[in-house]
Amino acid sequence: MPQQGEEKRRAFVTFLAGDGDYIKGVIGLSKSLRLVDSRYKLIVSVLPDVPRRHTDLLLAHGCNVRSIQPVLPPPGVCAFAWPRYAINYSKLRMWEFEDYDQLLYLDADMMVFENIDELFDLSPPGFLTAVKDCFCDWSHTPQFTLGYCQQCPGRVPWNFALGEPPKPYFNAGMFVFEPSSKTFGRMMQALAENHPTPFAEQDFLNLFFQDAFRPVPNAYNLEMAMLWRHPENVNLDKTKVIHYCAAGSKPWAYTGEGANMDREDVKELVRKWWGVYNTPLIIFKLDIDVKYTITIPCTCGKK
Ligand SMILES: O=c1ccn([C@@H]2O[C@H](COP(=O)(O)OP(=O)(O)O[C@H]3O[C@H](CO)[C@H](O)[C@H](O)[C@H]3O)[C@@H](O)[C@H]2O)c(=O)[nH]1
Ligand SMILES: O[C@H]1[C@H](O)[C@@H](O)[C@H](O)[C@@H](O)[C@H]1O
Repeated sequence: MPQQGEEKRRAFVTFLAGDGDYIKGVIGLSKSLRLVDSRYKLIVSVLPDVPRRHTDLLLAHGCNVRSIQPVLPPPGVCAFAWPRYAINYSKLRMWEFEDYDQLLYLDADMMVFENIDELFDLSPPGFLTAVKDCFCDWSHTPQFTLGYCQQCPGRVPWNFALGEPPKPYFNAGMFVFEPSSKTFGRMMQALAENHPTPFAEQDFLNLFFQDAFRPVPNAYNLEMAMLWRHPENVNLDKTKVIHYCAAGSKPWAYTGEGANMDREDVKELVRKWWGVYNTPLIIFKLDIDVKYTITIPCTCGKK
């Protein structure tokens, strides 16, 4: 904990697994944070299956790379919405980064279009700060059958015959939290008593922090599907972070195929992502003080 008057040690953090294209997501994200003049650096937590050529690339882009060991899913029958979610429990390792007081996690399929440094201050101690999810695609839940979504609780009222309404639930693509080995230890204990569920570590985190979730506006994590699920809750001009999570919308794999992918607003957001990704940035900042000059012999034959 920082002493009174001391600055909090803060950073952005993301997560990278495997040798696939998510590396492009991380590079895009890191450039976007620099282009909006973020004050804090980006840590990339990498699993052992990330190849060396990818970690070298991240270092060259000025990222701070940290190796982490996987956290395995809890025992039980796999019930994940997508098999790839099994590795996402490893995100919990970031609670062990105790050399920071506060971290702001962002998925690699997110891009920051406006400075969000203020989120650190908007997150009170002891809370996890995030954006409310949208339930409209969750075909496995009673709220889906009912048509109930926390993004528009007035549209279809909750049916109490189904029990208590669902607790506020956040999307785990973006959240601010306080690392703590003690909390990590408690998480591992709770995880051992948990079982695999459709949204993997996201469901787990929602359970673990159910009494400590602090919601912030959708502008800090606009899930792509909000464009057609809840257009009344979207103001793209004021949106700071886009989450390319709808099926078919990952910019590096975008083909325009699939439901809603031919929308003009989707195409524009994908274009914006590529614009940032392709921005040439000076990637090395030498922090040594150069006090001497070197004479390089001329080899071109001219005097
Ligand atoms: O092969 C992979 C798969 C995932 N990731 C990392 O894990 C993150 C989450 O994976 P997805 O982007 O595939 O997840 P979605 O956006 O579809 O899913 C949402 O649900 C997930 C449930 O596990 C997580 O909570 C995730 O943070 C949340 O945004 C990625 O952004 C990336 O940072 C990789 O590095 N490599
Ligand atoms: O919670 C889920 C999950 O994060 C999915 O990956 C995303 O595509 C859905 O829109 C969201 O509701």
